[in-house]
Amino acid sequence: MTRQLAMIPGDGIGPEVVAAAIEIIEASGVKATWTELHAGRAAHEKFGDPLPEATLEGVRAADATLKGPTATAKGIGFRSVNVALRQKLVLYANYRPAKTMPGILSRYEDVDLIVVRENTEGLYSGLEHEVVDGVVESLRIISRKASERIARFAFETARKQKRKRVTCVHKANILKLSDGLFLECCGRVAKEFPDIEFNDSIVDATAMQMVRNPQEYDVLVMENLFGDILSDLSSGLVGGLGVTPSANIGDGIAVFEAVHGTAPDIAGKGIANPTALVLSGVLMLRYLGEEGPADAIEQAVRSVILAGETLTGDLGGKADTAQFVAAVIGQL
Ligand SMILES: NC(=O)C1=CN([C@@H]2O[C@H](COP(=O)(O)OP(=O)(O)OC[C@H]3O[C@@H](n4cnc5c(N)ncnc54)[C@H](O)[C@@H]3O)[C@@H](O)[C@H]2O)C=CC1
Ligand SMILES: O=C(O)CCC(=O)C(=O)O
Ligand SMILES: [Mg+2]
Repeated sequence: MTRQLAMIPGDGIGPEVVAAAIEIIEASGVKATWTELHAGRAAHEKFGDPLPEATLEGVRAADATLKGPTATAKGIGFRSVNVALRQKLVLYANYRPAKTMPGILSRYEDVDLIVVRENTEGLYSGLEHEVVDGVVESLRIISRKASERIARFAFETARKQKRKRVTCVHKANILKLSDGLFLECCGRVAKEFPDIEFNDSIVDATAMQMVRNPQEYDVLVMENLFGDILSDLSSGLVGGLGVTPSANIGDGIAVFEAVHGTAPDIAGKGIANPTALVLSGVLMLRYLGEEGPADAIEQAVRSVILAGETLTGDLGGKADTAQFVAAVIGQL
């Protein structure tokens, strides 16, 4: 079957890592047509809109979309394209697994956890205003509907992947109403999954405990900002942003991208590590039911990393993106 896939090159290292991932996916034998869609700073400069309507339509029409990172300026400028894309297309679940990969020097062994991040509300609702001069207010929206929906996604993921435990990460001791509701919703959904253990953990202590003893965690579910922070943290546990994939999942619609951003410090140099986006591509192939090519690509990436001869700079090697891609394709 020929898959109708979309791709968004994005900004910074985006076009480099997207091209690398597509080359590897094509080499795996998957039959696909790719439609190029535009988003981010590049789209803003070209079309006057960082997230054109045609891009939203293209993502809706595709079987799945592979997306490069898109830039969002600090303070001034347009709103995050990522946040807008996730909200407009109701990509409510952000799935970010972090698993130790043999061959990558990291401080930890045997980490295998999944951050499930609520992707549509929380502090990313974009509801900010100046109350009076010098005082601004950002609204942190937590709804029963979105909280139960993400909790159910976390438990279903745990069940599908034969995981033992879901941990709700929150700050319900301080944010009594909002995180109180989130925790209550997770607890209610947990009752539908008696085969999966459920517990909860306060976010600051969780951050400390993830650094001290990350092996203790299995599936973690949390609201948007906590998930943004702890997913970068968890990527740091297993080798960094260059190797951690991510998926934005809605009902019948999905966008696959890395946890990392546009990496302006290394953009255009051809040295970015494409592993994170390649592994996001693996998640995309599994989502499409293309288990064979997904397994083959994952195995090829693991072999190249274990061999350690063609690693990119972030992993302590000297290879550039093209050399890494050639090594992976050589293993396929
Ligand atoms: N999903 C997305 O589109 C995301 C976009 N961003 C955007 O990216 C821009 C830059 O954000 P930063 O906070 O600097 O985070 P970043 O993730 O782009 O970079 C942080 C550090 O990690 C390194 N890094 C990231 N990806 C790498 C890769 N594939 N290979 C090697 N090294 C890599 C960078 O060189 C940098 O030193 C911002 O405009 C931000 O809004 C940030 C996160 C996600
Ligand atoms: O939209 C952005 O600029 C940042 C997004 C982000 O940090 C993430 O997806 O984890
Ligand atoms: Mg982030």
